[in-house]
Amino acid sequence: MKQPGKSPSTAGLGGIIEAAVTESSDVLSTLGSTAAEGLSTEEALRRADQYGPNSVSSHKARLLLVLWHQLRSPLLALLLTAATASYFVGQRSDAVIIGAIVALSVGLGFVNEYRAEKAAESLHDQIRHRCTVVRDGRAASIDVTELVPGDIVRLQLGDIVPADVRLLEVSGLACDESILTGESLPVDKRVSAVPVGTALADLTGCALMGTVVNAGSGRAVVVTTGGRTEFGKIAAGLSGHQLETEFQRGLRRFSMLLVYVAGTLTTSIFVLNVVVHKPIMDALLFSLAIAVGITPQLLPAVVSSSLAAGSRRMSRRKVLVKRLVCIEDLGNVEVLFTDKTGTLTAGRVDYTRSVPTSLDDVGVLRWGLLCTECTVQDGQAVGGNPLDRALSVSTAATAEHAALTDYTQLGLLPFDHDRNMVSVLVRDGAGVLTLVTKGAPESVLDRCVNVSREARDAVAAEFAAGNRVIAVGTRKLSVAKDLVVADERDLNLIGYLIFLDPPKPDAADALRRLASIGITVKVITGDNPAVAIKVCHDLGIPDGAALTGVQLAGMDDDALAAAIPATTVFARVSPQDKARIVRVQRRSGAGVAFLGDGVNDALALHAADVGISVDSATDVAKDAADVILLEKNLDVLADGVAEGRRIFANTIKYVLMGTSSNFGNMFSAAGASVFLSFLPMLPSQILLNNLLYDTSQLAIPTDHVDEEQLRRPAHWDIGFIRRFMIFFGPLSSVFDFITFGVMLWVFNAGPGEFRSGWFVESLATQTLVIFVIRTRRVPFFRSHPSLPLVLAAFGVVAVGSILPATSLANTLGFSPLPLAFYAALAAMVLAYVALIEAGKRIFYRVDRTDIQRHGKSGRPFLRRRAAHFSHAAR
Ligand SMILES: Nc1ncnc2c1ncn2[C@@H]1O[C@H](COP(=O)(O)OP(=O)(O)OP(=O)(O)O)[C@@H](O)[C@H]1O
Ligand SMILES: [Mg+2]
Repeated sequence: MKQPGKSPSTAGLGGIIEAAVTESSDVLSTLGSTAAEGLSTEEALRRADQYGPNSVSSHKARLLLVLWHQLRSPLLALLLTAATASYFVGQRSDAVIIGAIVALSVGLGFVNEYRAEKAAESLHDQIRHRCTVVRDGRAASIDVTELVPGDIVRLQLGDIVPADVRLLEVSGLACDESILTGESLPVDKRVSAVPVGTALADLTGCALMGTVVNAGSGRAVVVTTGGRTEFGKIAAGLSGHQLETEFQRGLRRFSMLLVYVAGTLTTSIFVLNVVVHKPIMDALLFSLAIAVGITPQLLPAVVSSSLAAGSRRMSRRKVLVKRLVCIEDLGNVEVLFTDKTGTLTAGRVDYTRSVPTSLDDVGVLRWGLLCTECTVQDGQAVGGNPLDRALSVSTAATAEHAALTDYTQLGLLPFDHDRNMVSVLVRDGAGVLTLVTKGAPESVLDRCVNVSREARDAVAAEFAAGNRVIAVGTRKLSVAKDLVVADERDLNLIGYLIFLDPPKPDAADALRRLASIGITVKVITGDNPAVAIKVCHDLGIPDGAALTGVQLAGMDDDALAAAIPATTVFARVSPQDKARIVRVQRRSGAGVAFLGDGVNDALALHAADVGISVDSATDVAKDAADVILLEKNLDVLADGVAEGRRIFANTIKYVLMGTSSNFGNMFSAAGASVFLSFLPMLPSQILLNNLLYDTSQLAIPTDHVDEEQLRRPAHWDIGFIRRFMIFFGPLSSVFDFITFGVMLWVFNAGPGEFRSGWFVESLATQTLVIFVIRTRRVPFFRSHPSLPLVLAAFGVVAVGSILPATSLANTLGFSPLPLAFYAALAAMVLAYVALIEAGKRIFYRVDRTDIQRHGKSGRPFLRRRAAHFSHAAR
């Protein structure tokens, strides 16, 4: 039902700046909302229509942009211009054929890349960003893009603020606003209005979209959404481009290498041909066609369709990559740091029992329940962290519900990962004030008075058994006050709450699989070392040393680097420690992945080469991650890594093909044009040859990859590619000149026949050599190519071979070939493949370089945060 008179508008509020100087109650009434009830669902839907989705970008695949990517090549432009010119000079049919072939190759690239964009779009749709909103008086979790002005939202540790909001209620709330203001220190938040003229960085009464809740919690009303927010205004200026990954940089450098080669070659051919008095137009078209033949036109399409196919396979296994290229980075991983809860353990933390350590008639459990940050609604826990939720919904807790209503919470000091504790101030029915502190035993016991020997032994025994233990302490206060950290002292230890989080049954297998593909797993946890060691032991992770946060503090980076290889457990570490360990490990050059889901994991996720998180993780963790697991499971991760390596291996096959036989063929065609009185192939034939060759190459992403290539990561090495090119290019050229001789002197070929023979022969050799180059093993016998690749390669050769005998021959400038030629062709292809196979053995015996990686490129923070507020299509 509509609410007349409560018409929503930010018209009365000129955006967040004005809301900040207005008292929160006035902001609420202007927005037609109330703190307790929020908006009605109908009203929210109406406003959603009026204001549009709360998003700053769209991740819809853009047809025209993809098309433009295909067309923007300067080489194509040159070729098309030359073809158009030749059309008017009189070589009409040639020009039309060139145009048609270029259109076909552009179409091929376009279809493949557009499909990849679509895959990326659907990946994006599967990653949900949610927030807690109050509508119709009830808390609900909705997609951030559905937020509208007037919505009441809850903010808690680790949230990314979902819109520009005016704060209504805070407890210890502080936000990291560096993304907007560059200020690295968290800003403390209050509810009071700020004076007129306050700068954006000092709007303490507001929280801004895209900033991160660094401490505490709060409640706020949404003032502006989407592109009207401060964040939205900045994000609007971002182009669609992402920063390059190492993989993309490698691809670009490789393309540049070929562009130089093509440039030099083309210019010299053109000049030479003109010098030997060939018609200028012929020479120009011929050299441009050669240039097109050399440049790996389809490389982007091959790469993106491999990545897209890989991402689809992975998403079926519930692994989502934020950007397609991250798959390749995943393949580089050699060391995996992982948290414990949910990865190595079942993750369904259950409260089992309490262990009292003092005589107290209220009991450990009731004090513990009073000291949580979540609320229970319809048997579901909302807010708080997993431990709090597990405690609140446990069966034992239901018996306490009635008793809890006697207490009033007067203050809360929220949990953070530096203290590892949470405290509340409560008043009971009789008016007695009690401070309750609950947290990691190490931290709480430090703040307790008179802790008995038995109490210390009890906690040690629980840890050794692998249980999660939380200590509860209390202190009576005489007057109510605002809680500060210094109040957490002189506590009486009441007892322990024991949680069970058993090792995951299938984790052991997954760990073995990771080990078999060369990945070392290490555990980084905020939990106690004894618990972590017990879990590792149960799962069969090889025993290694354990380091705690306290020990880390006493080590410099070099000492830490030296200690990491022998250490398997890092326990009781702070968020900063986690990031430091990852950073120090990365110095060794091995690819480092970090898997975690908490607020305390975000720094480390950013620091890693590949950050991995889970769908249920906190916003900041999900935001910092490159890869999202829909199920927290190490096994799928092993698949992901293997997939990354597979894609890399297949891309390299394409690259090596392009630099060896394809390159060699073009090179010899160019050389021959100088010695022959006619062009060895017409420009349109060269383009057709290239189009057919490229078509067969599109099947490479489906190819099988040899075991040994999956066992360890490989990296780009332009030096290696260059050496490969210098070795195999001339090898195939030598062979080509033999073919020329056979054509001219054995078959006495004229221009038409020569071109046809050379067309068929070069197509067959450059296409079929894939079976040698695709593996370091003996082709076919020791390494089977995929069926699509076999069909594509032989299919293309078949098409090419019969072309001169078809009715198209005349149009394309071919002459029919004698049968004897085909016998010679078979012999030549076999000899060529054998030659390359022999060359391959020599090459790999000499060239054993291990490819080295380069540093990781800078992180596009702002962009990835913008992806948080992105919608599919309107
Ligand atoms: N709600 C809570 N109340 C009190 N103490 C808590 C609470 N949550 C966590 N702690 C304490 O803080 C410690 C570290 O927190 P947390 O479990 O989030 O670390 P972590 O690094 O994420 O661990 P893991 O590797 O298991 O994910 C816990 O072991 C526990 O002792
Ligand atoms: Mg955690």
